[in-house]
Amino acid sequence: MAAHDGPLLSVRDLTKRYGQRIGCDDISFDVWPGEVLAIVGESGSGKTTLLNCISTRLPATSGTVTYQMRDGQPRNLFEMEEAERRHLLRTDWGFVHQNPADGLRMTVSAGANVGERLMAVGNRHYGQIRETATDWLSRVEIMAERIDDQPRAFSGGMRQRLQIARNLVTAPRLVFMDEPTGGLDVSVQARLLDLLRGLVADLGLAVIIVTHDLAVARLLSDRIMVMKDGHVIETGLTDRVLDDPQAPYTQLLVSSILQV
Ligand SMILES: Nc1ncnc2c1ncn2[C@@H]1O[C@H](COP(=O)(O)OP(=O)(O)OP(=O)(O)O)[C@@H](O)[C@H]1O
Repeated sequence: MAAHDGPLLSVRDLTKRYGQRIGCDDISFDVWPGEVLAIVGESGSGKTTLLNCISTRLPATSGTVTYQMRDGQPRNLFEMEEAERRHLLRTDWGFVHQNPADGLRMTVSAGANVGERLMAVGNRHYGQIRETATDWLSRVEIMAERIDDQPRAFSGGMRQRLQIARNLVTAPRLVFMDEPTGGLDVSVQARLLDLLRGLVADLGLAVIIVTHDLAVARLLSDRIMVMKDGHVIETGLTDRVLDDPQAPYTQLLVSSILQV
C-alpha cells in the first residue's frame, strides 16, 4: 500500500547551533516503519539535541524533517501548524522521558494518566476508557488495584512503566525515548528493557531511542547511529556496529563499555 512505501521519518541536513556551539551538525537519516534506531554516544555528543529537534520540541537551525502521516502523505514537520504538531505528539507519536515526572501528570491517578491520551484521540466513553486503561496497566505489569493511585505514590520503575503505558495506549507509530532506563537500578532496568522489547515487537513500533548505554542499544535496536561532537561517526545494523565497529571512535566506545 502506498501509505507504507516510504520511510516513516526522513531527516535531512539537520543542524542545531546554540550560538557558536554546535548541538548537532548536518545529520541525515531515515527511519522505516517498525524500525528501532538507537542514537548512541558520550555525554555532550548531541543525542538529546537531535532527538528534541526531530520531535519538534526544539527549533532546528537548518534542515528538514519529513514525516509520513497516517494518510500516507509526507509532511515537513517544521512547516506544520503548532496545533497540528501538538496533535501528532499526543496521538501518533510517543515521547518517553528519562525522568517519568516529565512525561506524567503526577497529581492525577494512574488511570487518568493513561485515559487522558485516549481522550485526545476522541474516546469519550468513561467505561471503555477505564477498561482500556486497566488493560494497559496490566500490560506494563501494574496491578489493576493501583489504577486510582497517583504516580507520586509509585516506585521509579512503576512510574516509568506507567509513562510507557500512557504513551503506547493510542497505538502511536513512532516513539521517541530519551534514556528510558537511565535513572533506574540495574535489576529494574533489566525488567523494563525486557518489557519494552516485548511491547515494541508486539506493536510493530518505530522507535528512536537515545542512550549512552550500548547494552540497551544492543537489546532494543535494529540499527545504531554513533555520534560524537554533534556529528554522526558511524551508522549500521546494531550487531554489525557493535561486533565489528569500523570507525576508530566506535571501536574505542565499544571496547571501553562492552568489555566485561
Ligand atoms: N540549551 C543549551 N544551550 C547551550 N548549549 C547546549 C544546550 N543544550 C545542549 N548544549 C550543548 O550542545 C552539545 C550537545 O548536547 P546534548 O545535550 O545534545 O548531548 P547529549 O549527547 O544528549 O548529552 P547527555 O547524554 O549528557 O544528555 C553540548 O556541547 C552541549 O553543551
